[in-house]
Amino acid sequence: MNSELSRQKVEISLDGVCKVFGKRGRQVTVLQDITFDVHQNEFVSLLGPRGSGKSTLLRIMADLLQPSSGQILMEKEHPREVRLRRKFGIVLQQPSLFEWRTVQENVELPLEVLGQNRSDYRHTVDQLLETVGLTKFKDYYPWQLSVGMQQRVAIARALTLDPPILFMDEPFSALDVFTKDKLQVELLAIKTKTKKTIVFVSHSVSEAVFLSDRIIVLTAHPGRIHSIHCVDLGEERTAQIRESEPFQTLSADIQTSIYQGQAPKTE
Ligand SMILES: Nc1ncnc2c1ncn2[C@@H]1O[C@H](COP(=O)(O)OP(=O)(O)OP(=O)(O)O)[C@@H](O)[C@H]1O
Repeated sequence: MNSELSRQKVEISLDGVCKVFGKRGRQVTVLQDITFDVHQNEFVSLLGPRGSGKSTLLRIMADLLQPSSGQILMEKEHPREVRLRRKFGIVLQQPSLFEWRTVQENVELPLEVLGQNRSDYRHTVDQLLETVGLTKFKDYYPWQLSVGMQQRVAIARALTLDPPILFMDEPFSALDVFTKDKLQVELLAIKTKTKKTIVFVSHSVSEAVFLSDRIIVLTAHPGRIHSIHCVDLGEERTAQIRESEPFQTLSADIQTSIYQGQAPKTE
């Protein structure tokens, strides 16, 4: 970990998290003894072979699933309390927008649910739309937007209540390569501007290296931590960094870790 991050406060702490699915006799251990910390303003990606439990782990962190054992604390609080206080936002692979609401109405929904007055939050929503580059499209409906634009709306909506933490599960995997590259650059800019702590599930080594401060590689069946990789590429990252030697070397190391973490084939 770079020295600046190690000085930051621990925002999320996982201690011996295990997850077993199924009933007695047919149990499958999906996650085993997952222990790591995420620091404030850190971008941590979870990578690993298919079925290594990346999404399950993210869902446990976001209180959408419960661990079978072990615990997660977010500044000494259980994820349930943190979720109820709306201290994290979630962005999933599918944007899941409300088709009958405009872009602006989708983004302001969390504030509306809290019963706040539109006049009080207008400025916040305008700024968010500006941050994700959708000001001109605020009166459009989701079906009038490309998937990349819809995902930007989902990101803005996750940021509406200004949560310190953002959980993202393969948010760009359905996008074409150009839109994906563009949104990755935009996400880094958002992270720098808003100082969020981000936990991100990805299938793409290059995406994870481009975005992250640290990458956690999980093994499959069961999902254990194989290795943790620090990404020392600096804060300012442009698309060209992908061509650099440190980027390529780190990507190759991580790819090797993922291969090593694949479950042995059974005959
Ligand atoms: N509700 C469930 N009940 C039983 N098994 C489940 C359940 N949810 C997930 N699993 C199993 O847990 C394992 C891990 O799934 P998960 O989706 O977390 O992995 P992943 O690493 O995100 O996978 P992928 O890379 O394919 O997206 C898989 O074998 C999956 O079948």
